[in-house]
Amino acid sequence: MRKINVPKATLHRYPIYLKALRRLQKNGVEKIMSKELAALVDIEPTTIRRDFSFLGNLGKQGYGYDVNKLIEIFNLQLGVDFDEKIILVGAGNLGKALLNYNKWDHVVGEIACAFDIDPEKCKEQFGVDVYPMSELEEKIPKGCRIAILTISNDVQQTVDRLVACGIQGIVDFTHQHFKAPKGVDIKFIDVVSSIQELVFQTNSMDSKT
Ligand SMILES: NC(=O)c1ccc[n+]([C@@H]2O[C@H](COP(=O)([O-])OP(=O)(O)OC[C@H]3O[C@@H](n4cnc5c(N)ncnc54)[C@H](O)[C@@H]3O)[C@@H](O)[C@H]2O)c1
Repeated sequence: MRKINVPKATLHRYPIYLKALRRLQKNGVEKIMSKELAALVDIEPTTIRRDFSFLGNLGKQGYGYDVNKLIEIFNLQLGVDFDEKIILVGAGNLGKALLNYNKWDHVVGEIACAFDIDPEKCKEQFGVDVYPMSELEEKIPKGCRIAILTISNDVQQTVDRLVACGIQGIVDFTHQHFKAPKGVDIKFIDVVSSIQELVFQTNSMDSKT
């Protein structure tokens, strides 16, 4: 796999392109001009061309991009796996909302199954099997690397178990402090701090006017 050095802003746009490309592929579209893609994703064609230039030689200019080839390149070079098997731990209010939203058009894979300590939650929910926590080691899909954490108790203990099962990335909604070993990436999602940030920004804008 060729190692590429892609600017952060470009990396943030790749999932947007990918989503649009997957839709086009689903609809049988094989070629797309940057102008047409620009209209779909609301990003300037020049930005798209520059972003795609990091992906190597994509063919002659003016002929349009090969949709299948682009998707393949994203998959291979950026390590994006549409078949990523994700697990969710904690099928409560937040967890259920995410299970119901498990329609990511195979852009980043899908929640393959979920786990909970409450036996009442351990049944199929929104088409996803929810297993008891006691079956984590047995039921976790082979090669699963990413877990979404929406639990309310025993976070550290749960993280330790997940890491022991091979989890390398955690999307954490719990906003409880925990430690993870080096090499395990954590993405914290916190609505409260987002609101706080917005309040600070709005206040600082108010004080300037
Ligand atoms: N990040 C945010 O912006 C945000 C917003 C709201 C809630 N939260 C947090 O998200 C978490 C879930 O919130 P909720 O409203 O869905 O709570 P909830 O009580 O409805 O759901 C929690 C679920 O996790 C299960 N659970 C608890 N401990 C577990 C464990 N150790 N292993 C497996 N399952 C376990 C429970 O049985 C329950 O089904 C909480 O920690 C809450 O503080 C975060």
